[in-house]
Amino acid sequence: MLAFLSRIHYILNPSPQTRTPTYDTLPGKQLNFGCLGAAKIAPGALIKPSKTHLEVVLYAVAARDAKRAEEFAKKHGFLRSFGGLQGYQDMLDDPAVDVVYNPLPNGLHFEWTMKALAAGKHVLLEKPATNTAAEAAAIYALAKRKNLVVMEAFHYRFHPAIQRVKAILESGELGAVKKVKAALTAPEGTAPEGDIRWSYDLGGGSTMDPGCYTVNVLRYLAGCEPTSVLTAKAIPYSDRPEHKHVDRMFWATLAMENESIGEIHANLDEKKLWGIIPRMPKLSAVVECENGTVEIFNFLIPHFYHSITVHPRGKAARVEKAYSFGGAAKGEVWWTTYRYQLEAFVDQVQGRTPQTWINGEDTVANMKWVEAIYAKDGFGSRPASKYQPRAEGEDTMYRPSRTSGTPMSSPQTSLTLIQPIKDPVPSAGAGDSQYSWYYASNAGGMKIPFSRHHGKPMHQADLAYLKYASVNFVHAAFNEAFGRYEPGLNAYIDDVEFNPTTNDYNFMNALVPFGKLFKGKRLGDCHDKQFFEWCSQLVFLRKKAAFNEAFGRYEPGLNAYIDDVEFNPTTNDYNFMNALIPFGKLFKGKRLGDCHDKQFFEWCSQLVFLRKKYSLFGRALDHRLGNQHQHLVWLEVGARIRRSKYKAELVDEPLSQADWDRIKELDKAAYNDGQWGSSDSEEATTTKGDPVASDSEGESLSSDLDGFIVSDSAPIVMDTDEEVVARATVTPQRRISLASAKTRKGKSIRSFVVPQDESDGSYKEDSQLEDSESDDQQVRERQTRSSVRKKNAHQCYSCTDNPVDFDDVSLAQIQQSRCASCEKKATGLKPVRTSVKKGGSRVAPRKKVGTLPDSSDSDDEMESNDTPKTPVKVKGAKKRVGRVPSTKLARRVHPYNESPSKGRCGRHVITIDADMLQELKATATIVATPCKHGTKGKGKAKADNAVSVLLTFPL
Ligand SMILES: NC(=O)C1=CN([C@@H]2O[C@H](COP(=O)(O)OP(=O)(O)OC[C@H]3O[C@@H](n4cnc5c(N)ncnc54)[C@H](OP(=O)(O)O)[C@@H]3O)[C@@H](O)[C@H]2O)C=CC1
Ligand SMILES: O=C1OC[C@@H](O)[C@H](O)[C@H]1O
Repeated sequence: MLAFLSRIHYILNPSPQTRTPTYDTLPGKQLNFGCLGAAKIAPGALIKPSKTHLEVVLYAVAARDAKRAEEFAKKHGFLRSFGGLQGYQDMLDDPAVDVVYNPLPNGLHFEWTMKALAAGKHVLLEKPATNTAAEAAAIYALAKRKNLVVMEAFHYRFHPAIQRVKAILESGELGAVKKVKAALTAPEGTAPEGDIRWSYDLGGGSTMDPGCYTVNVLRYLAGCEPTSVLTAKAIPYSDRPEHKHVDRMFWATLAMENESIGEIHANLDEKKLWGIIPRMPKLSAVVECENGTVEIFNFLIPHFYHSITVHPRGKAARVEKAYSFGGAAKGEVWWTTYRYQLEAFVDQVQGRTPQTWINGEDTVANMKWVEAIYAKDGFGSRPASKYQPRAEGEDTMYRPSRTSGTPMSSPQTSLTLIQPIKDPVPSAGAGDSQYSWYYASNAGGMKIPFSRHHGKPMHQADLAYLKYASVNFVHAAFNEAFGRYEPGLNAYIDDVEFNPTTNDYNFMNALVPFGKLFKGKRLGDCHDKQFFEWCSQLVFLRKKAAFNEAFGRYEPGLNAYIDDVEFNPTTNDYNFMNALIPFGKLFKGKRLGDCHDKQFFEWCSQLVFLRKKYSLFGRALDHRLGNQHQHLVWLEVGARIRRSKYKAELVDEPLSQADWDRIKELDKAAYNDGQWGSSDSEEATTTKGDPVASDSEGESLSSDLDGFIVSDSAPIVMDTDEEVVARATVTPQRRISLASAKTRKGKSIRSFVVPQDESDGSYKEDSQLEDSESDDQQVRERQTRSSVRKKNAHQCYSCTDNPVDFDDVSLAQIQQSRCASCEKKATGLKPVRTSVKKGGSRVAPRKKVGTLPDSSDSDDEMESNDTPKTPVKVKGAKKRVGRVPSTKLARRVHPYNESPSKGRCGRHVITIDADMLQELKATATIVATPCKHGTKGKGKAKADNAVSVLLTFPL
């Protein structure tokens, strides 16, 4: 019962938090979906499933009525709406749309799918694909020519339940198939009078609607095609002439290639028994085989509930359920058929292999047998579409004005377009510090090292010349710089000019026509979303049609941008941009959103061992890289090409030293030649004279607690000078909200310290890394450790004056070691030796005071120091454990649990949702640093009073 309720809850409330992390596949680019029609099925089939799909953007909806389109967009979170007579076509003409979902009435499927394909869009097409098999074949022929993906949305085929039935049949357990019976019925009134399903012209009828599923499931479970329709009978919806060919229900028997028989039935309007008692809908498929039967109840929407009854002849029947594929396969028990379908569809578009696919042959065959049934029962095929596809080749040339028709649109000429800017030189927007790198000389700032433009920064030369030079002059540094510069420039140019490929104008150049703040400025230079929202709602301002249109174009990009930097209350999603970069010297500890070095991210996103080690960060990275609107904030080009700066990241990098020496030489040569333009970027300053960026380790950054996504292995340390009550709530997707952390006095804890070094020896034993860490890496790691040791050899991390002795201890221990005097001040204890032998390494003693649930990990060398001092209550825990068995986890936590802070000591009370943890098989380790009683007062040492919570999850 609980499982049922939980499933229903997730089905009804999908949210980004319930997204399944895909650790092992790099998400591709995000796909903008455009929905044709504000259809009833759209929320279930596309909108809700999209909430948990990282790569799907609800970009636009088009409806015949503009207001309805707008309302639908607003309600469901589409970024744009198109309305009016031209609305559908306008949406197809929008170059931003990648995929079209077509849930129009059946009779319009052909026309709009053909038009969508002609416009270069992939199509997820509702069932039944078309009115006739010939139309379906034409669709697939065009899709093939245009290399586009089309799929008929027989969603049930993607669910594990029907696939389990298929697997049972294929296993041979029940022998050869003899008969397949399938029925689908809907209670009276489900499709009321006037519904599209009762219109002959729109492709209505029970054989077309529920019936097409019965044909499909028959063919699927029989494992072969029919050979003929043996019998077919249909009853019209009413006696009225317009319903003469519209069937309310039908029965048919078909002979199958494997000599089995198919019996199918559908009723789209099943009357009540005696006019008063509603009948249970029929939703089953039964397969009778030589040696038994298998029946699936509710093959259509099994995600709510289903049962698979297998009855081998002469044996007891067994009942199975299949809500997910299990193992490493993608999916969750609460994924709907539509969610599974969306996953497969997107996989196919992105070039990955989908779990299941429905190809064109399958679709055409299904339509063929629907038509054959109609032929046999005398109702006849649905009318073929009147739409005449354009001649071959015409589709690629056809570029209708994107502004024609709808009331929201305006003629092109009325737009206030400023002259295209050829180069990204400083402009009005340069004052915005957030964007200074966008405009500053570091964009295209490299000085051209040859010929007529010698000494000029790239951005002063025209693009054509640069292109010419890059082909004709062999100059490695220039070519590399240009390679970096050009994509950004192209994106920029696309934004400011007419783009002949997409036939699209750049609305970012529309000038804001009113107001004090931004009047006369380019839309693209104003980054104040609130302002735009405000003015977009004022009717009299909206009459300024040109601006209005421009704003409509601008907003989605802006939304994407805003969504990226803030918590988004609509999607209830936190911002991946806040993920802190967990490694390296360049950006470690910085917010992802604060780093504009795309090449760095591309570089590290491709390193498998980094992805394994920092899987959640990997996701954040993909999100950042995959966001197609990102060019608004991404345009960092030019002088940042010094790849050798990544050398610092290469502790684990498998490139050979020779490769890096070569890169460094190239880089140095370019630098010495004075090819680098002056740059006001921080990197440029710090790297002057030394192409390798300086070490920025050791700084600790604090950030708002809210929205931080705990990485699989990153501990969080909260500093407080009071007692702490922290409530760690864990969602199934491994998100933890520590926002409720409060001090005993009720003060919220507003900051936390993220430990600075995870890439050191303290993670050495992480089993996830073992397979990816080669001997080479270990050698490199040893070298790094030794160099860090040298660097830190004279520093106590607390007073930073006195020397600390240490021997071969982990990097983290070295960095956290205190000198004897600080150690004593802080803990009242003499420094304790680790088990490491020579030299008397000194590390602070750890106090581990609680774990949930019990860890069974084996001991390690830290065991000897584990004496709990601070009492900890674990509320809500199944058991209270006073002492943590020595574990890897504890060992990991240790180096970070000693953030010195002022204040009195106190009990640390940590409340953890124990049931949730147990369900997730997560382990929480609570570590408190010792508090020394009586240390308050003048001249006395301050007590350390910190607590850390570490949650780890099995991968
Ligand atoms: N996969 C599944 O489980 C299901 C699939 N379907 C399929 O989805 C499609 C749509 O079904 P459903 O959502 O119930 O349909 P709706 O009754 O909601 O109609 C769909 C859309 O068709 C548009 N439309 C365009 N022209 C016409 C017209 N002449 N008359 C009426 N509507 C028109 C309307 O768009 P606008 O907003 O522009 O006015 C409407 O929003 C069908 O092909 C159906 O078979 C349906 C239900 C379940
Ligand atoms: O696709 C569908 O599935 C369920 C049916 O009730 C509905 O009419 C149909 O369009």
